[in-house]
Amino acid sequence: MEKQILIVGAGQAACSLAGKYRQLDSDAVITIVGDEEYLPYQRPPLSKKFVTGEMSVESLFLRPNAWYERNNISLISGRRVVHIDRNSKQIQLDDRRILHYDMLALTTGTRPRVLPSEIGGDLKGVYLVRGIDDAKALATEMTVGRRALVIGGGYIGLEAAAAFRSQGLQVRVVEMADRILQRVSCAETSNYFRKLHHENGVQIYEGLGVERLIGDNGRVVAAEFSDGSTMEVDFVIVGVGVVANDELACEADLEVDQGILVNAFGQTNDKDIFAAGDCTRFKYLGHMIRLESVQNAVDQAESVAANMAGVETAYFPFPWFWSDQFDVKLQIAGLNQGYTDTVVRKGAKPRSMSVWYFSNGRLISVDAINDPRIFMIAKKMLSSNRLASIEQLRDHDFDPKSILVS
Ligand SMILES: Cc1cc2nc3c(=O)[nH]c(=O)nc-3n(C[C@H](O)[C@H](O)[C@H](O)COP(=O)(O)OP(=O)(O)OC[C@H]3O[C@@H](n4cnc5c(N)ncnc54)[C@H](O)[C@@H]3O)c2cc1C
Repeated sequence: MEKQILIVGAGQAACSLAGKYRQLDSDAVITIVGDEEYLPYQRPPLSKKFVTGEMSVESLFLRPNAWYERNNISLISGRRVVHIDRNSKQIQLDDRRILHYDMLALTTGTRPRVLPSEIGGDLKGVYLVRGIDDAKALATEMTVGRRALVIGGGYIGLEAAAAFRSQGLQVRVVEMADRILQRVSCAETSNYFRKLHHENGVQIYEGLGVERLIGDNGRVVAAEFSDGSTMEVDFVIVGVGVVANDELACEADLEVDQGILVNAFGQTNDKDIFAAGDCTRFKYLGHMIRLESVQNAVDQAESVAANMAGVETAYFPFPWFWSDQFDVKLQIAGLNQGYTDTVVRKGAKPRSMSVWYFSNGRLISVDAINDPRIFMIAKKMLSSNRLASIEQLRDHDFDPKSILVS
């Protein structure tokens, strides 16, 4: 009998896992079950070029339908997995179908945090940006002059703000923390993006919370803030973080803690159940982390596929990420968690710069703003462990590339 490989969740990680597994085992029966109606797709453009109408739904698909057929990968779309029975090695779908597995992979991703209905989170005109349907609904608001309120000054909120402002809407961003991007970057990077948004006409309010959204006939018309002020709005975009889809794993008695806990091989506490992508939490340089990025979804999924196929492959991430806002590209190499020092360097081109993050004297991460060359150098440094020092980087005549060629 061929081995039955089941993958729950049909996103970025599922697609990579299935493809890699097929390369290693041509006989296994591979099935992906996903609750969305679309072929597995890339999410990053949803808050960028898709919402502005510059990309079609089809161009988001990671692989065309023919790829699944050619690789003999069955895709069950629009169906939710509601139960895992670890004793009988079966999963149950929301249409009561039962599927057997020899090995199971959970790639269930995350979902956005929602605003509670008591403060108006369920009013019409309040949008999230997670899936194609969310972005399609949001795109219906793209009319010049309309007033958008973005709640949350993280990457997704700021990208959506830039996308709507670039199409001529009035955009305000409200961030409860002292500064935008506080959770993910240092003050210099926040300052750069605050200035960029101001120059492009986005108003940013920091250190301000939303008390409630005010509705009229069930549709949002205004927002009230923690300082007692109010603002009239036509629609609201909520970008206040995500939570891992780990309930299915939890109910099956797998270990979860703000994500499905996996070891370096992507294995849960059940040797036949693996997990990959946004839904996982694992140890990285002494910290427990959950990475929400394409890099992690792809690389961890490929390592999990190898482990499921019996080729032992530990996953050690080399994180990288990007964000596009107006005409600026931020590229991040490494993770700045726990940084103690930063060095800011001007780039060679106007409006380019880089921020180098150190933890106790050791380089851990770099924000490269409009500077792809520095991003590539930083990625190579971090992955080859040939690291520039604080002193070297403080010297503006020092070329970081010299570290890699010496
Ligand atoms: C708007 C937006 C912009 C982004 N921009 C960037 C960026 O610029 N750069 C970057 O690196 N990353 C970006 N990301 C993050 C990146 O898209 C994710 O890290 C990546 O999609 C994670 O892949 P995944 O397979 O783990 O999860 P997902 O792609 O989310 O796939 C999980 C799938 O599982 C399904 N599912 C969950 N539970 C079940 C169940 N019980 N049964 C069946 N199906 C289930 C979900 O509905 C979903 O379709 C962005 C994300 C968003 C939303």
